[in-house]
Amino acid sequence: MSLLTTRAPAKINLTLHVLGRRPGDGYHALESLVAFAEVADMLELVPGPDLALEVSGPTAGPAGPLDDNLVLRAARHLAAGVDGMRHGAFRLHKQLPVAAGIGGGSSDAAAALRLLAELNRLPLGHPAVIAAARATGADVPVCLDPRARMMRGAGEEIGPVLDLASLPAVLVNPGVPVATAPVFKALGLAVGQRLDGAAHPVIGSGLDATSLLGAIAPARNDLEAPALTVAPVIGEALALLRAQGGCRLARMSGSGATVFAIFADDGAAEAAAGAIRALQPNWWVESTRLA
Ligand SMILES: C[C@@](CO)(OP(=O)(O)O)[C@H](O)COP(=O)(O)OP(=O)(O)OC[C@H]1O[C@@H](n2ccc(N)nc2=O)[C@H](O)[C@@H]1O
Ligand SMILES: Nc1ncnc2c1ncn2[C@@H]1O[C@H](COP(=O)(O)OP(=O)(O)O)[C@@H](O)[C@H]1O
Repeated sequence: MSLLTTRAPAKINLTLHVLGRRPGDGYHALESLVAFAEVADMLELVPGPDLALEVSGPTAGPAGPLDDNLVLRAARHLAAGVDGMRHGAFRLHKQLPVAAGIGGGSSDAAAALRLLAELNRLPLGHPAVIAAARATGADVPVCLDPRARMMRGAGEEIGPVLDLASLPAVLVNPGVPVATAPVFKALGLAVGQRLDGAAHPVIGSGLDATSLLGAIAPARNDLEAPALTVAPVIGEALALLRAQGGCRLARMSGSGATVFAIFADDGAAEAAAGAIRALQPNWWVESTRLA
């Protein structure tokens, strides 16, 4: 088989409720509506005898050492579960911001598993693929087939695809890397502790943009407050988005620092992105759609 290629889109948590901290592994139990943006990293695989990785692109440096890259980690986890697994040389074009709450590394890992599954003629639902995704990171399972769904547990429970209207949006990362673990830690929950915030709204398939916005508006990202203590600049990014004409909702994604806003239409989103870029030329600002 010759060159295989796939996109690794940014993951956006349209909502993220923390239900508590699990006994046992101490991971936080979540309920999150996850969607994906058009903006993406790109991953290629040239099948061959050696497992290898080359990373290029504007955020190749911040993604860290090659050997620790989540693409290689995912490949190694899958190899542990598939006898004689075929692999090869990966080429990653990295352009998503790193440690940004948009699961760039998780999406890259999931993309690697998609390409390896294709090469080895494994369905994405194969137990070895699922196990490799879970072993690589909490956000990897939801990125395996990147379409809008509910994610529960610590990320291992994935709901059915939700056929939702695609939402015109702007993504803003204020340039500060934010690691995930310290944000969860700043919530300050004891192992076994449960939270009793308002229940997550039920998200049905087939919602149009107005109904979807109405459904998610009362929901929350419970990591926003702790992330603001770690990186106060997130508040500035949210305020700037909320000040733009046509902004319907602005919220943080994941553990930050990327924030997103939903706009009335693509024109309003593009105008807002232009205005924010002019004010903050060093921030990462993308007008996109979420689905
Ligand atoms: C918060 C979320 C929301 O989608 O996204 P990001 O902000 O990373 O994009 C995810 O739950 C992140 O998933 P991921 O980034 O894959 O997490 P992992 O590498 O598995 O875990 C990093 C650390 O975060 C904490 N962690 C992660 C997930 C979870 N449900 N509970 C946790 O407590 C643990 O301390 C863990 O050691
Ligand atoms: N392919 C990759 N892309 C980005 N980060 C990677 C990758 N492989 C490993 N990492 C490491 O994983 C950490 C989390 O990265 P990332 O997935 O971008 O975070 P987030 O989920 O918060 O957006 C980074 O600190 C980085 O060192």
